[in-house]
Amino acid sequence: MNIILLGPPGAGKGTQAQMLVESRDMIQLSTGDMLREAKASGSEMGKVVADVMARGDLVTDDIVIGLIREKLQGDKRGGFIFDGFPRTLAQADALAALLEEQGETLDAVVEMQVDDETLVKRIVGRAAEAAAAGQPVRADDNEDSVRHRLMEYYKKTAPLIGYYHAKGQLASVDGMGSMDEVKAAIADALDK
Ligand SMILES: Nc1ncnc2c1ncn2[C@@H]1O[C@H](COP(=O)(O)OP(=O)(O)O)[C@@H](O)[C@H]1O
Repeated sequence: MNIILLGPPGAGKGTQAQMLVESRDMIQLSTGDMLREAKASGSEMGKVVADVMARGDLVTDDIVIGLIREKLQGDKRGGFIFDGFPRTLAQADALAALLEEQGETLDAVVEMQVDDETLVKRIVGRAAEAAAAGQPVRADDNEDSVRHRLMEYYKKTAPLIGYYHAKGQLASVDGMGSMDEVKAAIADALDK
């Protein structure tokens, strides 16, 4: 089974993806994690994306599509969880083409719904906790960048909700509950 976790920054996509990795042996493909790895490695691409990410802007479609393309080859285990990808309609079309090339299908798109102010509080709060514990803080987890990421989400990514709804692939879940409640809601949606 191959699925997309769709939702605004701070919705809990990464947390739920990890739970699906454990419960269903799926493979998490987070473009955000891949880009942060590229940045940490000091590669040319990492240098190009660093400022873009810190501002909360989207990286170009070509870069993220290239990252995903590389990961779709090889062992597919329990299937892929696309986390933070696609984020634009062009990325959605590219994903459809890449899956088709691999003889794979997209089985569900799970949209996680969370209030805006809760998102901002979660991310800014998480950054403050990390800082207090002496842990590294993401360069884009300050309030300005978070609000900008949210705006980018509404402008460029939220249109995918209508797109997948029209294709009959969308399942929306309430992302405001506890981790386990959200996990159960996603399991319900996937088992339908
Ligand atoms: N699919 C994508 N397309 C364009 N940019 C992306 C994509 N995925 C990640 N990014 C970049 O990485 C940043 C962090 O993404 P991510 O880790 O998914 O965090 P969040 O969902 O909390 O905003 C984004 O703000 C953007 O700059």
